[in-house]
Order: sequence, then C-alpha cells, then structure tokens
Amino acid sequence: MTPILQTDRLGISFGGLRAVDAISFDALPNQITTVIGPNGAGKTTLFNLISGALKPGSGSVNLDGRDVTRAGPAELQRAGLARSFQITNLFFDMTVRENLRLATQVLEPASHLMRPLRRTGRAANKVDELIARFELHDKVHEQVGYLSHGEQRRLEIAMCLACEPKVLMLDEPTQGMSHADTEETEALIRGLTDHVSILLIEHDIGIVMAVSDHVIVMHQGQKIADGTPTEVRANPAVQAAYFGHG
Ligand SMILES: Nc1ncnc2c1ncn2[C@@H]1O[C@H](COP(=O)(O)OP(=O)(O)OP(=O)(O)O)[C@@H](O)[C@H]1O
Repeated sequence: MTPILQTDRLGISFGGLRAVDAISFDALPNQITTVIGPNGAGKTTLFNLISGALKPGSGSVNLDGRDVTRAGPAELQRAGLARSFQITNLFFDMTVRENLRLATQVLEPASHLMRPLRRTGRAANKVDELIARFELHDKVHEQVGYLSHGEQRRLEIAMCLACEPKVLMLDEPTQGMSHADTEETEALIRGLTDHVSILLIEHDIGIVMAVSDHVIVMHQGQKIADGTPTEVRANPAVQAAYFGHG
C-alpha cells in the first residue's frame, strides 16, 4: 500500500538539543498512526514540522506523493492536511451550525467568497453531513460557548473535516474529557478512517491500544520503535523508555 504521509529523516535542533532526530515513518491510508513517547520526546515538534508550523533543519515530508517539506500551513491545507488545535479554532459566540458553515466555506468557488453564506450547494451539504456524523442535531442552534468541553472538542474535529482533508492530525483529542465522552470520541475517531487517514498524539496507553493501527514510539527525539500496538508494547526498549521498566 502506498503511504498517504511519509517522513524521511525529518529533524530539527533547538540550540544544542536535537528535538526531532532523523525521524522516518510511513502512515498508511485509512489507518490511525499514533505517535507516543514520554514528556519531551519530541511528538509536538514532529507534528509542528509535518504541519508546516516549523521548518525542518533536515529531511522531508511527503503527502500523497507530493513533497510538502517547505510548504506553509495554508498550502498544506490545500494539499489535504488538517490539524486540530484543540478548541482554539472555534467561534464561541456563534452557533454550532454557524461555526461549521464558516469552516466549509473553503468548499465554495472563489467567486462566492464575498457573498452571503448560501443555504444550498456543496458547502451547505457538508455541514449537514458533519452534523449527522458527529450527532450534533440537537446542538445546531446552540452557542458554542455553552457546549460541554467534550462537545467543543468534537466540534473542533468536525471543523477540521470541513475541507475534506486526506490526513487529519489530532493532538490528544480526548484530553480533559469525561470517561463517557472519551469512549464516544474514541469510537467516532475510529469511524472517521473510512474517509480520512489519522495521525494522532496520545498519552493514554489504553486509548493507544484501542484505536491505533500503527504506533511510532519516540524517545529523546528519536524513533525507538514502530509497529502494531501489540508489537510496540512487547518491545523491551519501549518498556524501558516509556513504561519505565525493561
Ligand atoms: N521552540 C522551542 N525552543 C526550544 N526548545 C524546544 C522548543 N520546542 C520544544 N522544545 C524542546 O524540545 C523537546 C521536545 O519537545 P516536544 O514538545 O516536542 O515534546 P513532546 O513529546 O510533545 O512532549 P509532551 O508530551 O510533554 O507534550 C523538549 O525538550 C522541549 O523542551
């Protein structure tokens, strides 16, 4: 299977610290690829390099067969990469439907951009599809500021899907959620893989084991293991670095 996303010896240093050290991995289409590792391992920095927030010092990133190593966030979005920034992309004084409608605006032809939002067409259909998929029917007219934390985080993921990305990057999507919300979100994320490939950062090993197809383990900037959740959990180097015993 051809990878949807690939990094090749991707790296960056901050002063003398090699925060991401020659990381190569493949993410396959319609799979969940999860990056794990102890605090400070370099996971967020790796995400920043892939999503164009940081320019790499070395190596390359390839998205669906295209070299996107030096692309900025806007160009990466057009190329099919979406990254959830937790709930920071939401407009809290607008309704759920208004938030989704704004996020889907990118699907409108450029000639429509300065016109009032249309109630029909591709973008409006996308809003309806997202409302159904994320089970937001009874929340559509609610102001986002009044939603629960779990609902806000799910809405943020829905908004990332509005531009129909090929790869969705999620950084601890269930952080701060109740147990029930976490289980619901886990199932939801799993269900998204029929449309999108997912790159995940996750600390909770239970979630990692439950949702991942493929796990990449980082430690001190380096990749120390790469495999299925079961393979990675059985790896002595991972147990030593990540679980604190060998
Ligand atoms: N902009 C920066 N300038 C200097 N050092 C940085 C910068 N960003 C990250 N670092 C350092 O790089 C290393 C990797 O940090 P990073 O945030 O990527 O780790 P992480 O695996 O995401 O950790 P956590 O799980 O705690 O979020 C850490 O030692 C961190 O202090």
